[in-house]
Amino acid sequence: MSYEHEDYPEDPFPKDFGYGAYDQDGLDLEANASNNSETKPRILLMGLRRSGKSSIQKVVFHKMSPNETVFLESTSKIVKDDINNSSFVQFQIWDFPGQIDFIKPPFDSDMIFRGCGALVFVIDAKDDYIEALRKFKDTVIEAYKVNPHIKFEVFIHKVDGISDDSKMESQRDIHQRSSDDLSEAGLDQIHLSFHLTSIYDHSIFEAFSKVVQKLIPQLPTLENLLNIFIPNSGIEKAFLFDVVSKIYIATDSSPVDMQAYELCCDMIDMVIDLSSIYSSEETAFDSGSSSLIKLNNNTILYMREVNKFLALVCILREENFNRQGVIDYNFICFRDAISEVFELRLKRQKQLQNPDQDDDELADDRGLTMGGRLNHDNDAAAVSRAP
Ligand SMILES: Nc1nc2c(ncn2[C@@H]2O[C@H](COP(=O)(O)OP(=O)(O)OP(=O)(O)O)[C@@H](O)[C@H]2O)c(=O)[nH]1
Repeated sequence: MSYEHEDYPEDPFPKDFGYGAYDQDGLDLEANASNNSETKPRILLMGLRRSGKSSIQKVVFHKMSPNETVFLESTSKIVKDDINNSSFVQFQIWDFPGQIDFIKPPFDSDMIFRGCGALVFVIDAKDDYIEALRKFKDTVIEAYKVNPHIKFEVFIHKVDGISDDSKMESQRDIHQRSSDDLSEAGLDQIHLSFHLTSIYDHSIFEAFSKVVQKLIPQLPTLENLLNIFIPNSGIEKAFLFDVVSKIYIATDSSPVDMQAYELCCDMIDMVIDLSSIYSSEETAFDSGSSSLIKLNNNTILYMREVNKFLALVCILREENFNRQGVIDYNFICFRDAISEVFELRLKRQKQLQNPDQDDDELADDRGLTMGGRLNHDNDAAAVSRAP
């Protein structure tokens, strides 16, 4: 991860504003707008002052403890953060200062919203949100004008310490008011997603997972792979985690239970912490990483490393773990399929950078399944074939 600060207000968008690899290659930003949107979608964090934008970014992507965020100073310039955890989790987060109106000149809203994948608007649920909703409406209208493909995500934030009833009531009210505002502006077609979040629990990771998932073009493929892997391995639920941030980039199609997600997050933390104590390597998480936790309710959490950045965490009944060989064999098929998706993505990125290249090799990754290779858990022979 790299961290970049932009000078503001003298020159909010200097010519060379950090685009990592693109800058190093000396490529022109404008000419690569489409490449950039494929390789590095942009997530904007907007909202009023002190709504919690920087805290969210620091807690989710920089492992800052929530208590430390009380010492964060107000953001005075756009802060850009390159998230390059894995080939699937690559984007830039732009944290905007709350006090500035970025949709009006001299700011170039075209530049801000073009190439933007998602706009996360943070609303402080503990504060009066009328002013926030006004700003939200203006921002959405402007952003939609420039780029109708932006995903609009509203974080109703700081809901810790608020009763469930009040949370639901705030969400209902904010949803209603913002939809009415957009209807008045003749923009009923805009879809808004709402999330109740707090940095003091896992809700912020869950919400960010959903935001990031929408920016992964391979999501249907990953979900499809999980949907095949799970029933064939006697597993009840599985999350594909980005280990560094603990956001899950895909899960199977069964509903997500928040407690199950929290348990999986805690497991990843524990594995990383223990590995850092006993590992002499720089990276505590490597190809040998795996972990198994037996809970006292006849349930097992089983974690396997997929690659340097991704881990699969599975929840299953204890008796189904008797056939660990099948699970492990199927996991290897799953892991191979994921690396094929990675390779296709890399090829696609290369092709975007070199459009003249022959594209015959580019198969449609959406058709990728591992059904043919998978062993079924009732197939006794599978155990003996398992590595
Ligand atoms: N209770 C609670 N406080 C939070 C939460 N998230 C952030 N805060 C607090 O809110 C305050 C403002 O947070 P910042 O992250 O600086 O807010 P910001 O939106 O980046 O502010 P500007 O930079 O001024 O635009 C800090 O004291 C945080 O500790 C949360 O989920 N719950």
